[in-house]
Amino acid sequence: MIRVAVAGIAGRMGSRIAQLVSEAEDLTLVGCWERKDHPLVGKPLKSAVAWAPEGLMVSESPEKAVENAEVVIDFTVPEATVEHAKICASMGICAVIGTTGLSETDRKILEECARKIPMVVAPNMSVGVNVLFRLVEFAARLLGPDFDIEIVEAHHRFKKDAPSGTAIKLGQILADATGRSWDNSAVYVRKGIVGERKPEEIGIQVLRAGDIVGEHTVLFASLGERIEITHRAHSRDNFARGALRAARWVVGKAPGLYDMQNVLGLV
Ligand SMILES: NC(=O)C1=CN([C@@H]2O[C@H](COP(=O)(O)OP(=O)(O)OC[C@H]3O[C@@H](n4cnc5c(N)ncnc54)[C@H](OP(=O)(O)O)[C@@H]3O)[C@@H](O)[C@H]2O)C=CC1
Ligand SMILES: O=C(O)C1=N[C@H](C(=O)O)C[C@H](O)C1
Repeated sequence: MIRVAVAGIAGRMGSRIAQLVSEAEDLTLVGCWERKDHPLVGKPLKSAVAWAPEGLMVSESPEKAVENAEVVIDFTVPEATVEHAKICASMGICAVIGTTGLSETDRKILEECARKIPMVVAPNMSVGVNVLFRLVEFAARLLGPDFDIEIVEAHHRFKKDAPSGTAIKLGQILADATGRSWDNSAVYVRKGIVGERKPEEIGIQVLRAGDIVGEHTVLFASLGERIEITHRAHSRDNFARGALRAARWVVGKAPGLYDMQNVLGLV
């Protein structure tokens, strides 16, 4: 049995991941925690959800919640994730991180932590999106510079970061595949007399509405034709199952920073 602790247990992802962990035959949920002033802190997880293991309390202390774990799964917020990663590194516990909206500084801290422990960091843990990453790279190379590239993403009204981590990763992949710099080619806003589209632009557009789980489209358009490649998540279970797959994969690996492409054997 692989011993798992889950951060942000009350969150949309944290709660689903924890339930799937507690239902899996080869995984066991040994710890969970929430932010310090959360109403669930100090209560048995069973007081909130029927599937919870008997006796498991919701902690406010990540250090206590992870002390018996081999791997931590963290889908929370960037400022919490970097602190959790430091704790995992100091205690020698593997980490699976799905949090998006990470800054360059946050990434550097994660890289530093990953010198001590194996860590999977990925903005999207679904199999479909990870295949989408490869498909758009291939399409961009085949289509060449005559095709304009635009990315459109749509998510639920509660999402805090924009554009999504997945959309940014798509942009970085597309920029690399076409020999551009993502920082110089990304166009986040068009408003007013912005002039004609420049060939090097990669537009990235954001929709937020209702309960959309997560949708990403890459559009390649030239004069007279276009290709659109879309991924739509029907539920959060794709991401949660990916996180469990990453947790099983990362235990026993050498220290280092890995992503879902490594977990899924796509690289
Ligand atoms: N990689 C992937 O495949 C996916 C990534 N994500 C990403 O995962 C993250 C979480 O998404 P989602 O579950 O929808 O968001 P939620 O807001 O539903 O969940 C985040 C949880 O973390 C809690 N939290 C905040 N601070 C701390 C802390 N210091 N310690 C412990 N828990 C804390 C929040 O509590 P409170 O609300 O009280 O602040 C909340 O319960 C986002 O960055 C999202 O983009 C989402 C889906 C898939
Ligand atoms: O916040 C979400 O919900 C999601 N976030 C991830 C992202 O920012 O890419 C992945 C997924 O699309 C759902």
